[in-house]
Amino acid sequence: MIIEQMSLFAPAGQSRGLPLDVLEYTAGFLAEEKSNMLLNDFIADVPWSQKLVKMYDREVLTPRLTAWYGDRLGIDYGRLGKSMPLAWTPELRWLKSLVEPIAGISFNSVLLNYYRDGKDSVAWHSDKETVMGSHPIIASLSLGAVRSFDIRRKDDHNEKYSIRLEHGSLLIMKGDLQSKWEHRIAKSSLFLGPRINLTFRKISA
Ligand SMILES: O=C(O)CCC(=O)C(=O)O
Ligand SMILES: [Fe+2]
Repeated sequence: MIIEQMSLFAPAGQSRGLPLDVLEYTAGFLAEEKSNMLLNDFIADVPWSQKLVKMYDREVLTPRLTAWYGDRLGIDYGRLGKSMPLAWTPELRWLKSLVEPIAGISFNSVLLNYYRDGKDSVAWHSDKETVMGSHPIIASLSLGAVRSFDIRRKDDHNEKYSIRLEHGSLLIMKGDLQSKWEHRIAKSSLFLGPRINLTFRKISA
């Protein structure tokens, strides 16, 4: 088993050849204790909801819980087809202030995803919301169970890489990641605990 893993992943849990022009990974960005506290707080305190999405002619529940926070002024969320974000909490403001210097931009919203266990997931997609432009910088913090973040080229699905997003890690998505690649968190057949992911984004009307 260990040998099998070593042939697939470089020592840091990344597949070889991971394109570093679109992904920047920092393990241990948040201290272990702080990460534990945040995970527990978010699970308990965030008003999570499970969204219905249209799949062809059916409506299905997304296989994860979400919550959206952000600035409330200056953006016509209705026009963007979005609901009003929740107001920033002190914890989320603090995390935003930690990731902004690394990302080199300021963010005005954060999407939280709660993967309750290994069966929760997010399907292949890219986050090319026109409001963020085609080359957005997104800062992604991970708390809890380690999950595989897979990316594949839109024009060649065989070109595929994985990176394990660890408790307290920061992943910066940038460059062509949203325009030329798709990403997902696949379901896992392993028994996994909860994971929370925060993606800090800059959107404008
Ligand atoms: O959970 C993750 O690491 C990724 C989440 C994601 O891709 C998204 O919310 O757009
Ligand atoms: Fe995404």
